[in-house]
Amino acid sequence: MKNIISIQSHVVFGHAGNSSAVFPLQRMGFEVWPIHTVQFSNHTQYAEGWTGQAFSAAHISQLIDGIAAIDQLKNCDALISGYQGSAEQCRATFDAAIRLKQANPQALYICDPVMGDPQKGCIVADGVSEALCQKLLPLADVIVPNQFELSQFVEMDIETLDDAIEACQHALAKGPKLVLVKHLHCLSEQQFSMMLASQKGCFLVQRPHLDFAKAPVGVGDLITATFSGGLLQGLTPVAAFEHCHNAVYGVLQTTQQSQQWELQTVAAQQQFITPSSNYRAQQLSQLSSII
Ligand SMILES: Nc1ncnc2c1ncn2[C@@H]1O[C@H](COP(=O)(O)OP(=O)(O)O)[C@@H](O)[C@H]1O
Ligand SMILES: Cc1ncc(COP(=O)(O)O)c(C=O)c1O
Ligand SMILES: [Mg+2]
Repeated sequence: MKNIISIQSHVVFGHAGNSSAVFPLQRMGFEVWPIHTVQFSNHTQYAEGWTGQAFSAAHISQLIDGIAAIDQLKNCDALISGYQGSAEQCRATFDAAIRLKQANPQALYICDPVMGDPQKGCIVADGVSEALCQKLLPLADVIVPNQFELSQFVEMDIETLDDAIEACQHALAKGPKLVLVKHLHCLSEQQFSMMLASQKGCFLVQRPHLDFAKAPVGVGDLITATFSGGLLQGLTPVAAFEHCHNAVYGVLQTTQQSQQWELQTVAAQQQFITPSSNYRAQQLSQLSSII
């Protein structure tokens, strides 16, 4: 059995942050040790608002201390970090990743660098983007940015596929061994595109763009969780990329069919084991036929 620490937000109702990531990872056969950065009633895109609180950075460090004190840190195989409530929390997450690697040098650190995206209206606290770019992303083995987050990390605009490839190469030169770009919106309006880059090359996978009355939330967190799960199951990076893509597409299809805003993670749980669709990744040299 493999064990994963997941440092993200928690919502009481619905699915975002750990509430989007923990169950799919458990369904894929992992023990998950969630550490919550915030505990909110619901995700922050509700027009009515939300209640709850953000936890202090010390809260993260104390929980890692407790895990170390019962001598379990050495049994942890990966740390996933998502939405961070403050720059101080980023520093505590950085320390947690360092301590994990000291306790288990084989452990993977996977970073979903949730940043404020002006187009999405997503807001993060002052200093979080800087801490992600300077501390967390360079330390990570695997990063899962969207197009905006990748362009912030490598400090270049991304407007074409060539730009995206160049940006991934810059990102790989900064430390991570794998870059999954979870949405390349510069490519096509009809298709939803994700890219995977490693030293072995770049791969693209596309799914139809589904129409929603309101864009679902927590999808990025689900992408990071299912990709991490595939890697930890021992799939090759490309196979984990395809599995993640197909599983997430299945969850989105169920969500659309049931006319819900919140992701139907539980109803669609079979997708994490045997996804209904089988979209395949294309290596870059073969791309000209599909874009
Ligand atoms: N097939 C699809 N059709 C429509 N929207 C999709 C599809 N796949 C993913 N999405 C949407 O794409 C977005 C993913 O956003 P992205 O910027 O990649 O990550 P994040 O959610 O972490 O910001 C989500 O809003 C999700 O609802
Ligand atoms: C509490 C919380 N966590 C996480 C997220 C991230 O969700 P997504 O995966 O859509 O970026 C959001 C988005 O609003 C949120 O409100
Ligand atoms: Mg996100």
